[in-house]
Amino acid sequence: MPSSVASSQPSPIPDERGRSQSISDPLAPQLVAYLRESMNGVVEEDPPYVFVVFGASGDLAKKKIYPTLWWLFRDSLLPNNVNFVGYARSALSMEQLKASFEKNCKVRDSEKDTWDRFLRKCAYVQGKYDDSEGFKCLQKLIDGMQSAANNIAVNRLYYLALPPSIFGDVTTQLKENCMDNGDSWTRIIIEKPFGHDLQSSRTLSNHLAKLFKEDQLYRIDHYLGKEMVQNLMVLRFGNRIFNPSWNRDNIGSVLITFKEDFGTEGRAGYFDQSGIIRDVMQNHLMQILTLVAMEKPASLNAEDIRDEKVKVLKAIEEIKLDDVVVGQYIGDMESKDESRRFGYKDDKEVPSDSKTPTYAMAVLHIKNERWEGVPFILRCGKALNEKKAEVRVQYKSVNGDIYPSGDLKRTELVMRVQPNEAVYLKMMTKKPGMGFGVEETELDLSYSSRYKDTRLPDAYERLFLEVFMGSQINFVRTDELDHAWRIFTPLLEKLEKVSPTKYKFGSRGPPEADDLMRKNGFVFTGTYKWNPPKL
Ligand SMILES: NC(=O)C1=CN([C@@H]2O[C@H](COP(=O)(O)OP(=O)(O)OC[C@H]3O[C@@H](n4cnc5c(N)ncnc54)[C@H](OP(=O)(O)O)[C@@H]3O)[C@@H](O)[C@H]2O)C=CC1
Ligand SMILES: O=C1O[C@H](COP(=O)(O)O)[C@@H](O)[C@H](O)[C@H]1O
Repeated sequence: MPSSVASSQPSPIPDERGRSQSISDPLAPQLVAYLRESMNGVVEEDPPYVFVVFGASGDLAKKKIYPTLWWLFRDSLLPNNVNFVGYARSALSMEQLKASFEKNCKVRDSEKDTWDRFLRKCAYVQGKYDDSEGFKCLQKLIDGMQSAANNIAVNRLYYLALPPSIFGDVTTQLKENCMDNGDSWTRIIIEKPFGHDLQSSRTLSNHLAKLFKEDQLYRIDHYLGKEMVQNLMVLRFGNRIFNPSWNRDNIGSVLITFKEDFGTEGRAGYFDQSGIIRDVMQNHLMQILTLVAMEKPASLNAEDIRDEKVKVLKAIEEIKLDDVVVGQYIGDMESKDESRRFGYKDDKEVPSDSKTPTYAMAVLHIKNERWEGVPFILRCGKALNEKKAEVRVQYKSVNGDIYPSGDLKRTELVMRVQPNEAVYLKMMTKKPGMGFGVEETELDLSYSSRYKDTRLPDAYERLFLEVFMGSQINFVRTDELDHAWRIFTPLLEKLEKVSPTKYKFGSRGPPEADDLMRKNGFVFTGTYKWNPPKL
């Protein structure tokens, strides 16, 4: 395989029509032409930025990273003088790279000119991850951008869309070859998984800490970029009505749910090494938990918020096996849908004796003054009956009930993260009419009707912008990560010997999970009826 741009396989960069051109010397005339082209519309004082995607040939890059960059560029949300560089080992022309992500960018006919402008700002460097040659070439390319920008130093965003096994090599090479010289900044964006357990996470964190300052590291948990997750703090701290009752005196349990109605198809190789707890619970659901449970931060400053999140994590005990139900899906042979007849272990990438959970429920206990005794039930699973993510805060029963026994149901505040973003409060009202009876109803804030004309940005769009702006609020700090692994690692070790309960594709998961919720005081009556308004 060709190793770097300096090798016999030169680096392709686009010509003025977006077609690939090959150069062996990054300061060749083609490079100058490319840079001149990418400067189109840029004024002299605009500081230059470069967004480098490591792993540009991969799945994440084509499905998420390039489309996100395109949408931000299209909507004029990025700095004027920005360039995008893909970096990977594969010998790709710009044309081939473009072909890999174009479909996911969903470019409309009316956006053709902007799309061409975007492509002219894209370049590709072919290079190895563990060898300096490709990184030196990247540095020369960035030097060229600096020259083209009247010598204003280039701000650098390096996105590692790579398997974690390569993080170490790439960050070492970046530190040695591709850092700013102090006149601009360098930010490193890392995708989960951040380690496999407490030990490996600490090894990675120590490695990164030797190379970079904490404020240069942006660990992405894309759930933090979702509209409704962002809304959690506003709901809690922006409404006097909620916070006074947000405690053990009033709340019976908190249920945080992630459900997908499809299996691990296409990703079973990766998934079998991690399982649903590492894939979703230890990161996405824990991040939501900390936002639901933390105290009000001193300010909206990233460190104040993350300090409060860490305080909650410190108060959470290691999870006990008795507080957990794990499941693994099997095919539903009666289903008319062929894909649902396919169980987890039917995938040829999954060993026949795999104990990897595709479903998990865990009950977490926060030992602090606000939450002691309130179970936080986290549940996540693949191949279930529906796709949804939500936070359900169930209040305790009313004290001194004066209504006929069983008529009053528990109040629930539900924050629907996705799909169909909504916040609704399930509550009791007088049954309208002549009678005196009560019935369950809701205060309903459905975004699709209340915010009809508002486009909710994709989580990655928001998070990328925050990296450009240097905001760490929605990124994971080392100590948050460390505590999340401390809480889960002993459990994960014990689970290696536990056979998960089988559940059918398309079901609600193992029935034992409902038993565990009941044991922890969650009350489901099945009596609530929602009559959605006709839009
Ligand atoms: N603005 C909006 O969009 C609104 C939408 N709605 C919709 O109305 C519907 C009903 O509302 P919802 O709040 O879910 O009320 P429900 O009381 O019907 O459901 C409450 C919870 O109980 C779970 N559950 C279902 N069966 C059992 C069981 N046997 N044992 C224990 N738990 C069980 C549900 O699904 P599971 O455990 O499978 O997750 C859900 O988490 C929902 O689809 C909701 O999205 C309601 C109000 C406003
Ligand atoms: O991180 C992950 O998240 C996705 C779900 O993300 P969403 O934004 O589509 O809800 C999940 O499918 C995947 O297994 C996991 O790695």
